[in-house]
Amino acid sequence: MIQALALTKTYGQVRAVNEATFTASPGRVTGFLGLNGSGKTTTLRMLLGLIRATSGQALIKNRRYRDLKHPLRQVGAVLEQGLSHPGQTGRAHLATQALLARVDRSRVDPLLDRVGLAHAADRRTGDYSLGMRQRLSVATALLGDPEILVLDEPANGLDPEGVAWLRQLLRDHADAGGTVLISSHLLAELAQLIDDVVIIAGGRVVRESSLAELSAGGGRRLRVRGRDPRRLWYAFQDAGADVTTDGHALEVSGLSPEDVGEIAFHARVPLYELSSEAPNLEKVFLDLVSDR
Ligand SMILES: Nc1ncnc2c1ncn2[C@@H]1O[C@H](COP(=O)(O)OP(=O)(O)OP(=O)(O)O)[C@@H](O)[C@H]1O
Repeated sequence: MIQALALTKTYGQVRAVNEATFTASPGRVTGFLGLNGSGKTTTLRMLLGLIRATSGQALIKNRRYRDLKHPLRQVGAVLEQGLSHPGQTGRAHLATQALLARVDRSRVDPLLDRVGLAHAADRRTGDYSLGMRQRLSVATALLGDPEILVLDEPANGLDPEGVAWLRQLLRDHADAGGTVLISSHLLAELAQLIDDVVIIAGGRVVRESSLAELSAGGGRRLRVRGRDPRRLWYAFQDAGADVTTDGHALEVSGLSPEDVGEIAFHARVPLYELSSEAPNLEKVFLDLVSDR
C-alpha cells in the first residue's frame, strides 16, 4: 500500500504539492492524474525518497521509503528522466542495475524477454526508440520483483501494442496482489489501465475514487438517428432531455434507450440508429481540474 498523508512540498512561494492525501491499494492499479505542472512528479519523488517533503508523510507499506529494508526489492520505479548511459546495451544496463539492487544477474534475460526487448538486448540504449526506452525502464523497475510499482508517465511513447502490453503487465502485477501507482496527464491514456483514480490540480488532490464511480458521474449519452430529426429533437426535449447534434445524429442525455425508443414510437418517427456512447472521461477530468 502507498499512502500520502497531507503531503506538502514548497519551493519558495510555490506550493508544488499542497496537503495531498490519498491511498493506492494492493490488488489495484491506481492512476495519478493531473495536467502539466500539477505536482505529480514532485509527489512521486517524495514517495520514492528522492526529495524531502516540507510537511506531511509519504508512506510505503507504512514506512518512509528511506526506512525500507530493501527498497529496490520492495519498490520498482519508472521515472521521467530515463536512462543515464546511452552507450550501454540494454542487457548491460539491466546487469548494472541488477548489481546495484543486489539481484541475481540471471533475472536479466528473462526480463528483457518479458518486456519485449530480447531482440534488442545487444543494441545501445542510446539507439532505442522512446517506446523501447520505456520498456527498458519497466524491466529495470521489475528487477527486484517488487510488490509496489510507481510509474511516472510510462505510457509516453508507447504505440498501441505497447500500451496493450503495459496494461496486461500492470493487470498481472495487481492481480498477484501488487500495488501500482501510475501517473499521466491524459485520462483517456490511462482509462484502459486503471481501477482507481487520484486527480491532482494545483498541487491539491481534487478527487479520489474508483474509475467506475468517476465514469458514472460522466453521464452516459445516447446517439440517435431517425427519419425526422427535428421532430425527435422536440419530443426528447419535451421529455426533459438535453439534446445536441454533431450534424449527423442527435446526442441525447437524461433519457434511457427504452425512453428514446418509446418517445420515437409515439412521435411516429422511425429510428435508424440508437446507440450508447461511452462517457467522456476526458471531459470529466478536465471539468475537475479546470478553474484551479
Ligand atoms: N525543483 C523545483 N524548483 C522550483 N519549482 C519546482 C521544482 N520542481 C517542481 N516545481 C514546480 O512545482 C510544480 C509542480 O511540478 P511537477 O513537476 O511536480 O508537475 P507535474 O504534474 O509532474 O508536471 P508534468 O506533467 O509537466 O511532468 C510546478 O509549478 C513546477 O514548476
